[in-house]
Amino acid sequence: MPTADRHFSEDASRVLASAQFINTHSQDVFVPQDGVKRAASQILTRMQSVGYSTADWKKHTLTPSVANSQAIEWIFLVDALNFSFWSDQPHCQYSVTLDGKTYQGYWTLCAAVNRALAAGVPVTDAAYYAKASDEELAHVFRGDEGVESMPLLGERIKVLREVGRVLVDKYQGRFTNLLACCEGSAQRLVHLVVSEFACFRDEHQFHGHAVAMYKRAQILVADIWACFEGKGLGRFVDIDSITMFADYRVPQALCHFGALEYSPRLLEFLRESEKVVREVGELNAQQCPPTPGLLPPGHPWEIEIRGNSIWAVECIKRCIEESGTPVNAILLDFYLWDYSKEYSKEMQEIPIHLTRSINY
Ligand SMILES: Nc1nc2c(c(CN[C@H]3C=C[C@H](O)[C@@H]3O)cn2[C@@H]2O[C@H](COP(=O)(O)O)[C@@H](O)[C@H]2O)c(=O)[nH]1
Repeated sequence: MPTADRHFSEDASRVLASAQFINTHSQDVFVPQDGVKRAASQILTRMQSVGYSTADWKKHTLTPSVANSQAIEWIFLVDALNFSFWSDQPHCQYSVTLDGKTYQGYWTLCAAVNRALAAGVPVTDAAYYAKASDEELAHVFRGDEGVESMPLLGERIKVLREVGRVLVDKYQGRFTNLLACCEGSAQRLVHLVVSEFACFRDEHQFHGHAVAMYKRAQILVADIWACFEGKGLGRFVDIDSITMFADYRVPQALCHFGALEYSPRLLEFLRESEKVVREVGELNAQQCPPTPGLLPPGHPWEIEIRGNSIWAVECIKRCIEESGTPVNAILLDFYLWDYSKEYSKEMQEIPIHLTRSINY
């Protein structure tokens, strides 16, 4: 294998190796193998009954319905900003209403982008978002009357400046041109994205080791693959090397299915934090174990939850493959994320970790 490919394939195992390292060194988050087996059979049965596939990606109201180069620019913009939608003010949580439907969470981002495009704002054009004023961008992402502003709006504007500048200076203002450099390799694309854009570098220290999650770089590849249903610009020979995207929503579904478990003290902390942070607003907790409140980015518990989520999906994937059914971590992830949104009432039993981060 040419050196460059070996280098990229090392990156492929880099996220998985990180997840395995985190799993073996975790004290408060576990991936119980009996839970993995139960989850694998339940998820497989459900996925087969609904016929879950890449075609589902374009069925969402707000995702591009046509796979073309404009869709690529849309996906890049959205996945550059695809982070931190949870609210510490649930009574006036950030929302965006479009065509009579009100969205919260991740879908607010898509709704705001589509609203701008419908108003003739070239928001998916790097030349626009590299240079637009802060006020113009704040207007693009404005919420409904009386709601809080979009979480981390200032950081989002900084991200747009950074990625827009690189695309304009080096790729004629189009992510499609950067995509063309990866020669159909998902790992080359992940590697290129994290080397070109600092804001995608989802890397951390855990027990003295460097670990990588690359959540937004990987979901960027996955969204392109799913939008094009694995063909044309979305064809990647090594797409199955992409892992689950370590966010704050899929861990809820993994706990619900029994493939992820928290220690009593972590569960207590998460439950208390949801109460405290939503009653008294953001608290900055630096102690370990932290007093209930925000879980600081890079805290061991944050890394354990995210790393074990990646590892749990990998174990579920291997379990399903043993039954002879081909599946990859992307489809499992998309399915679990959609499931957590569809059954959000049941999910409320399981607390999420409240970390403010541009990584997820
Ligand atoms: N692991 C994983 N994390 C995902 C997604 C998506 C959106 N993808 C959907 C769109 C088309 C595809 O069909 C996918 O179904 C957003 N997120 C993350 O969730 C969090 C937002 O949650 P809430 O506040 O409840 O909306 C936040 O960290 C965001 O980064 C995913 O797919 N997987």
